[in-house]
Amino acid sequence: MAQPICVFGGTFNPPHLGHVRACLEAADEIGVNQVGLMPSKLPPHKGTAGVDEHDRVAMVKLACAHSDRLFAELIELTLPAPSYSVKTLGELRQRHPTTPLVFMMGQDSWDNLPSWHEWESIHQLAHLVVLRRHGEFQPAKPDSRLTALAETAGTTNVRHLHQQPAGCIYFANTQLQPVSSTTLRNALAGNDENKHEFQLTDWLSDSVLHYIKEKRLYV
Ligand SMILES: Nc1ncnc2c1ncn2[C@@H]1O[C@H](COP(=O)(O)OP(=O)(O)OP(=O)(O)O)[C@@H](O)[C@H]1O
Ligand SMILES: O=C(O)c1ccc[n+]([C@@H]2O[C@H](COP(=O)([O-])O)[C@@H](O)[C@H]2O)c1
Repeated sequence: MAQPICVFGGTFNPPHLGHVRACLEAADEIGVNQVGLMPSKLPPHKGTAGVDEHDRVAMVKLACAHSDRLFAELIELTLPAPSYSVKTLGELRQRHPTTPLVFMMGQDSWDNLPSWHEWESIHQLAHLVVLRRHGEFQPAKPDSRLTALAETAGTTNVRHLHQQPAGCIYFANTQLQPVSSTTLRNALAGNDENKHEFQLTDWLSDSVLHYIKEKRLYV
């Protein structure tokens, strides 16, 4: 069976250990060796990436040093903004016509999928693997179009992700990682990490935290 090419797209402002742990756990679950953390050039819904592309890329590379199973996939920085996933995955598909492609996303991204550019084409280019995310991100009522897509394309058989090039939706049974970049940016802007409910070091790798402090990114 072919080993899928697996990418996990994000703003990564900053990349945190919630990203790293969730994607590696899901990779284990679906039998994938390598995951590319793929920083977007300009996230379509956010309007701005927050900090400079150079700094986000540097932090993603540092976050990837956490595991030899992670690498920085920088394809979106070479493509026109905004970073529509359908364009990125189309480009990856052109480069790898028959290899299975996996696009990982958190549950909140999945819940918003119908608002994405040409959203119904996305799963035709890559399998979608959805990582669990804690409750505050869940909508009151699931979108019926997503329920329908999950019914037609959903699979619980990980072999399908290796046997077919694209087309499946897989909900991973990953542990919840109760963190977001927003929470971390807010905590960092507060200057005194001991005031916060969690330690920054629980959620940022030492090298990423060191980079943020050295560059005074979120103060
Ligand atoms: N703690 C987490 N658990 C699982 N998935 C996550 C987690 N944090 C982010 N993701 C997913 O990672 C992808 C990239 O997320 P992003 O870089 O925007 O991080 P974020 O923490 O959601 O940032 P922000 O708080 O700035 O919106 C998205 O698909 C998102 O759903
Ligand atoms: O294609 C779209 O319309 C689209 C809309 C929102 C988000 N995305 C992608 O989803 C990933 C996570 O985005 P974000 O904003 O949560 O960091 C990232 O790869 C984005 O480029 C893509």
